Amino acid sequence: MTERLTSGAGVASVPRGFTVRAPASSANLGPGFDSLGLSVPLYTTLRVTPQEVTEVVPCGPELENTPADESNYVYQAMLLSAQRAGRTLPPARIEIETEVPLARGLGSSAAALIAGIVAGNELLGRPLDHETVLDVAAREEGHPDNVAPALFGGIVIATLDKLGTHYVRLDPPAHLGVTVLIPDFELSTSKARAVLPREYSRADAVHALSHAALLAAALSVGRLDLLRHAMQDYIHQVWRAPLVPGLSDILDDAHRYGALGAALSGAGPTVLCFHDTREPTSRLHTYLHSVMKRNGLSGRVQDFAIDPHGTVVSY
Ligand SMILES: Nc1ncnc2c1ncn2[C@@H]1O[C@H](COP(=O)(O)OP(=O)(O)OP(=O)(O)O)[C@@H](O)[C@H]1O
Ligand SMILES: N[C@@H](CCO)C(=O)O
Repeated sequence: MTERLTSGAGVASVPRGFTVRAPASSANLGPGFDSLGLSVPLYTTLRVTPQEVTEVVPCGPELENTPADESNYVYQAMLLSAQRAGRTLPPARIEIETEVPLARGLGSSAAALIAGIVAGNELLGRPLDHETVLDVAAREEGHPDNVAPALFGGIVIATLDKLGTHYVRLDPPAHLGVTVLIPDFELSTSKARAVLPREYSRADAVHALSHAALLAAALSVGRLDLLRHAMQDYIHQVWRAPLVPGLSDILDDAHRYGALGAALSGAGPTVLCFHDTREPTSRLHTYLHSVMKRNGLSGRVQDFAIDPHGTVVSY
C-alpha cells in the first residue's frame, strides 16, 4: 500500500514495517526568507521495522558521518512526535538512506526531520494530524520554509508564530522547472545565518514584503514572466554572497541564458534557477558550468521538476 499523507489523525496502531520517503526542498526563492519553499525530487528514505530493541542504521556514503545510535537526528525527530503525542515510542529498526546532499541548501535536515516525525507518528498509530506534524517540525527548525514543502510537496508559503504554523500549498505552475547548481562544498545553515544582520531598515522591509507577496501571487497564477523581478532580495543573499563564489554573477546574469529567475537555495551554497520546461536548458547549463570554472569550483548542474507529492508512507 502506498499513501500520500492525506488522512487525518487517529488511525489504529501499526505493528507492520513501513517506509517513509521525504523530499529535498529549496527555501526562500529570493525574498521569501524563512517563509517560501518548494519540493525537489531527491529523497531521504526510512525503512522502519518494529522489533524488540531500537537500532539506528545510517546507510550509504552521504550518511557515513552521522551517528548510528539514538543521538541520530532522524531518531531525535521520531522522539519529537512521541513527545507531542504524550506517548512512548515503541522500539524499531530504522534504516536511513538519503539522496539529498548534506549542508548544500537543499533541506537535508528538513527531509530528515519530517521523515523522522512522520515515522514516529506512524509507529504510534498516527496520533498527530498533518498540521501538528508541520508545527512540530517548524518549531524544531525555527522556520517552516523547508519542512512545509518536504511534508506537502509543491510550493508552500508558510508562517510560524505563537498561534501556530499556517500555510498555503500551491500546485507547481505549468511549464515551471528548476535547474540547480550544487557545488561540492558544504555550508552549514548556522554559519550562513550568522552573517545576516540583526536589524533591517524600513526600506529593506518594504522591499522584501512587496517582492515576496508578488512572488507568491505570481507563482499562484502561473505568471512566469514576473519571476525574475519578484525574486529580487536584499534580506539574505547580499550578505551570503561572499560565502558562495559566483552567486552574484548568477543572480545578475542567469536570465541572459534562459533562466526565468535565480536565487540562493536555502542557506546555500546551491543556487536555483527557474526555467520554462518548453525551452532547452543547455545554454543555462553551459553558463552555470562556466561560472563554476571561473570561480575554481566543482559541482553538478541538474534539472528537476518540482515534486508534487511531499512525504509518502508505504507498506
Ligand atoms: N538523513 C540524515 N540523517 C542524520 N542527520 C542528517 C540527515 N540529513 C541531514 N542531517 C544533519 O543535518 C545537517 C545539515 O543541516 P543544515 O541545516 O546545515 O543544511 P541543509 O538542511 O542541508 O541545508 P538548508 O537548510 O540550507 O536547506 C547535516 O550536517 C547533518 O548533521
Ligand atoms: N530560510 C532558511 C533556510 C535554510 O534552512 C535560511 O535561509 O537560513
